[in-house]
Amino acid sequence: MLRSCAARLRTLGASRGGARGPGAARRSFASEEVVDKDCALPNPSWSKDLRLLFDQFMKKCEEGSWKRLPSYKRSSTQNFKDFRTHYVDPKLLKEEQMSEAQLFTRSFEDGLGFEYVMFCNDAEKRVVCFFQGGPRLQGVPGFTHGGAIASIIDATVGTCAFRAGGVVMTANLNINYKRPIPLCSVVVIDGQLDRVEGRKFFVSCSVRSVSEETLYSEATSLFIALDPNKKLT
Ligand SMILES: CCCCCCCCCCCC(=O)SCCNC(=O)CCNC(=O)[C@H](O)C(C)(C)COP(=O)(O)OP(=O)(O)OC[C@H]1O[C@@H](n2cnc3c(N)ncnc32)[C@H](O)[C@@H]1OP(=O)(O)O
Repeated sequence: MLRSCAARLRTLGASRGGARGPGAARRSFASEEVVDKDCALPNPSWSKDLRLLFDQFMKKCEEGSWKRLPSYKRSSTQNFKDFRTHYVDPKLLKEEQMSEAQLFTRSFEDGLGFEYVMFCNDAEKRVVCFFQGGPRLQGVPGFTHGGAIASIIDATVGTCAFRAGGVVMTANLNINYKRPIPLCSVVVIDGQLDRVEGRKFFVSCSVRSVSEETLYSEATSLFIALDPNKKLT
């Protein structure tokens, strides 16, 4: 699996031409023009497994029960802008650094870090994430770093909470790591909103192999919907 992953990255190097895939959004960012492409679409680094899962769920989207969630290096949604103006103390912001700010799980070059796509089913209060961890996410040799697994779990269960509760932040994330995830393999993270108590959103998830035979990790989490009358810092 590692060899094919490295091979894909070699071809990727040859093909990297900044192709503007579908869903590309043009924006000027700190004087240079940055093309924010939708990263939740296939690129040459995606393995056969990841493409198969993507195709399977795109068919479910056509049936209407599931929806693919686009994903960008930088979020320009109104939610995000409101968050910044409302919750981020301008004194803490160093504008020149902020222009470099990117979503952590989207800050690696194609194929090297987090390759993933999320689909949501709001009726079932579920978010499913298909994740392929690249060679820059190595922990112990040949396996994916526990912190990288925690990050993609946080993003998946956080998106589940976000879909139900709007602007949320992680208050608690508990992960049981049952089996190590081979580097560059594809896993399925299945997030489920379990219950809501006021501003508290309880979300759990499993991380399984594509065949569903191996349970890699299980997690529970608590997200809090932010109180607009409370400062964060
Ligand atoms: C389009 C793009 C999509 C994008 C989708 C984006 C998905 C986001 C995914 C990434 C999210 C992150 O990584 S966020 C980054 C990591 N997280 C953080 O940095 C958060 C740091 N913590 C905080 O800022 C704060 O603790 C908050 C905001 C979480 C909560 O503060 P608060 O709003 O003042 O709430 P507070 O009154 O303290 O607590 C409210 C209730 O929750 C309970 N509570 C609070 N913390 C805990 C806790 N750890 N464990 C148990 N219970 C807790 C309290 O007891 C209380 O219960 P009761 O008395 O009401 O019963």
